[in-house]
Amino acid sequence: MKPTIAPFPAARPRRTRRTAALRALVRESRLSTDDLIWPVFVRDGEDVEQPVPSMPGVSRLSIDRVAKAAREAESLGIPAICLFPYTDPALKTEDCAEAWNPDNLTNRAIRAIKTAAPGIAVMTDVALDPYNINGHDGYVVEGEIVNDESVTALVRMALAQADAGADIIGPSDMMDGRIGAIRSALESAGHKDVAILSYAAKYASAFYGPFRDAVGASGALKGDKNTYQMDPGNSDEALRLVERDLAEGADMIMVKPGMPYLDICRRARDAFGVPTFAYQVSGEYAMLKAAAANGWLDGEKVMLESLLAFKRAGCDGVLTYFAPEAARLLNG
Ligand SMILES: NCc1[nH]cc(CCC(=O)O)c1CC(=O)O
Repeated sequence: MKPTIAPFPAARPRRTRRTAALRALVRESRLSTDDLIWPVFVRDGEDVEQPVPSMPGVSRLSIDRVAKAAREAESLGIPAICLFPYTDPALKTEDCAEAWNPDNLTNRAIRAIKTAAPGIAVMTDVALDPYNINGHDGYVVEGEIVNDESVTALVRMALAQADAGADIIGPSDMMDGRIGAIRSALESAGHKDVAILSYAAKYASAFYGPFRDAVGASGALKGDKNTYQMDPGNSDEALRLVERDLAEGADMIMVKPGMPYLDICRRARDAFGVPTFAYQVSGEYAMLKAAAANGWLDGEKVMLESLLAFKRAGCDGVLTYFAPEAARLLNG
């Protein structure tokens, strides 16, 4: 679309900015509670709420507290909650078998949420890092993160989550071929209606630091994730990966991190027009919270502005640790 504008003074763009009412009339993008997916950290225990130091306002919650949080999210109008487990280090192994244990933290939390808040969609993460003794998203064999063996494990993990009642499976591992493998396994297992939100364009980013603390993977991680997550310098590659994941059966796609990658959100939305999400990751949350805590930024305003930016960039929604806080403001 070619912008049309009359010459000054016929055109005075300030006319439509003059009052709040006029600005509301011409606003192109809007943030609503419908746009929010809330990532939460699950830990064992009962009635436990353990703060994550690098993410002020975020805690690891025991399953009973997660269920309560889901009920609260549902009443705030948040459509989906996404689960990340903080796994007991004693359960981390080389073969990551805890990842497909039907009674692992994530799977128990799914069932608890389905009972407590049946209206909210439950999304899960598919990657081996919370269960892996070396902190990687795939198996490590002689120093290499091996692809195909990892996909086999990821499929088992996804099936266990679907069995537990997950509505949306979110593969965040960046192995090749995992979307197709998960999709056909779900289909064969009778889970034809379980959706896949693929972390299609996930970058090897330093903005994940606080998250790795939250799930207890920082200490375990040896090396970096550069051989499977994307190079931050690439943009065309993101489009190829989105196209591939859609062709393999993803229903929705994600760009991650969020704020530094809004150009990728826009390109993906324009190229494919499919449900597109961004993940405003832990480091982005930590930055805004830290600046607000110091009085350097207005916390509420930057939160809402940053979330609106995802909508403007073409996203249908955003995974954000701000979800309940933002929803409370949006509900006024
Ligand atoms: N595969 C695990 C995973 N799933 C979501 C995040 C990051 C989320 C965040 O930083 O908020 C990560 C971390 C990583 O890839 O190391």
